[in-house]
Amino acid sequence: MLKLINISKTFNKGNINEQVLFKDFSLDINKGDFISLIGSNGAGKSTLLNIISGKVKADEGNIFLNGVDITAKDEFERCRNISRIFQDPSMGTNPSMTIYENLAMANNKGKKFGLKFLIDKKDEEFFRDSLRVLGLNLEGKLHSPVSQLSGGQRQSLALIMSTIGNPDLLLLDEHTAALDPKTSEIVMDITDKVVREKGVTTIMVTHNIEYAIKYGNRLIMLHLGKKVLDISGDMKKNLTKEELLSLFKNISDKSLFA
Ligand SMILES: Nc1ncnc2c1ncn2[C@@H]1O[C@H](COP(=O)(O)OP(=O)(O)OP(=O)(O)O)[C@@H](O)[C@H]1O
Repeated sequence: MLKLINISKTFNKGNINEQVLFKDFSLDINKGDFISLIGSNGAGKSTLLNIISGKVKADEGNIFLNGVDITAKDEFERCRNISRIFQDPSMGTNPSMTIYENLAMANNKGKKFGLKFLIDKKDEEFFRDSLRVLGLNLEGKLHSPVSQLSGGQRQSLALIMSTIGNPDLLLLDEHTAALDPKTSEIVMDITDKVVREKGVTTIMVTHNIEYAIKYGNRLIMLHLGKKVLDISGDMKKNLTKEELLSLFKNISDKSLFA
């Protein structure tokens, strides 16, 4: 469903800081894949998500989403099909608006008539049902401001917001990294539930090696812009933390992982 073909990206071309990050990088992602993307600092994980979302344009190569060449499309054109959640809980939700208004905004993403804040009973029910899946009782706080929510609750709300329009692809960029360990585990369980329920193809960047092993059907490791590991199925299921750490140690510094 997502194909990256011969992607190349060089930063600071032609000056002393020139850095060739990706050179003829290709990746084929199947519909329904839930991919954990790991790699050391500077491996290119965020840049890869940026190239997919359109935030950063590749110098060469093509990107196909569901058979459509989206290479020339800007970020705002891709955002109807591609949702993204960042590390910082304040980026995915608007604190000055209520949960209802945030969800209404997400539900209207890419639609012609923009924001619709008049309370619609049908939307209210739909939003309550969508929130119920979280098990956080946010459905009972539909008209409370998002500023009253914890970081974990906000990331959970961001998950519902980013999947409410049934995107083709969900990009999670270390979305639990700013949370305390217990909240992070709760948000990861919620992530798994939402991803399964929606069946949305997902790429999750994480520095947490346990999450990378536990969640998803496929694990990809990047190093200096190259794919150095790509496993799925039983190989992924049977992978132990020790094995992955030793693989990682061969190419990088194990201490970079929490
Ligand atoms: N806009 C930019 N301009 C110049 N260099 C950049 C830019 N974005 C990324 N880079 C460089 O590209 C390399 C990969 O960065 P990237 O953020 O994609 O790595 P990462 O794997 O996400 O790292 P981390 O785990 O530290 O977040 C780094 O060396 C970084 O300095």
